[in-house]
Amino acid sequence: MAGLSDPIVVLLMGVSGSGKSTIGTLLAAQLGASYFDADSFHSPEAIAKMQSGTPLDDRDRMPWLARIAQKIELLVADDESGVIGCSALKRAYRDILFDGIPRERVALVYLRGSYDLIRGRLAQRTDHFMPASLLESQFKQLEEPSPDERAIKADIAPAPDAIVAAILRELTKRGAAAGAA
Ligand SMILES: Nc1ncnc2c1ncn2[C@@H]1O[C@H](COP(=O)(O)OP(=O)(O)OP(=O)(O)O)[C@@H](O)[C@H]1O
Ligand SMILES: O=C(O)[C@H](O)[C@@H](O)[C@H](O)[C@H](O)CO
Repeated sequence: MAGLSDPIVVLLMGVSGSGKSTIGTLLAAQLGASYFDADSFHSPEAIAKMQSGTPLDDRDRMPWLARIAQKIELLVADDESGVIGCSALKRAYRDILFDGIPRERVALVYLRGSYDLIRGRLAQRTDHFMPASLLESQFKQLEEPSPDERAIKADIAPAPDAIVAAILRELTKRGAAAGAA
């Protein structure tokens, strides 16, 4: 029977400060999997650019997305589960990340929250290179998942444990549905 016992790679997407690392770390622990943060795939130049208050553009992001896509491909090839936290703001980026991967091996989770909520959280965060001033450009570039991407949409207002539980419920439902198919 297919279910959460089957390996799955979860891509957690959302703007800076939406909770990718917070939720991703907890979710990975629940799945007995590792968490990989897209921030650790950036070049030093890209980090310096964001740090200086300039948003990345498509050209900056392409090699970064290629490195993350390669990571996803390796996890799938090794039959391993994993959770990847990556802003993946645009549809074209998500298509790159999932290119050639059987759809049943990956799940897309969209961490959804308002500008005001996230802005407030970022104002409290002091240990990160990403300046809160870039949040506006993140929202401008954000393309929410379309229905055909079958994203699990998670409201980020509740406490982290509740968000993780909601995501796990959805993943379990899908696993069970895939098993019954
Ligand atoms: N559900 C939540 N409730 C309260 N605070 C939260 C919640 N989720 C995340 N936070 C806090 O919000 C801030 C941003 O979260 P986090 O760093 O996980 O986001 P991120 O999407 O990984 O950000 P980035 O893309 O910039 O790395 C952190 O200070 C975190 O502790
Ligand atoms: O696509 C992007 O602009 C980047 O991925 C940013 O979103 C940051 O890496 C991250 O979200 C901040 O830590």
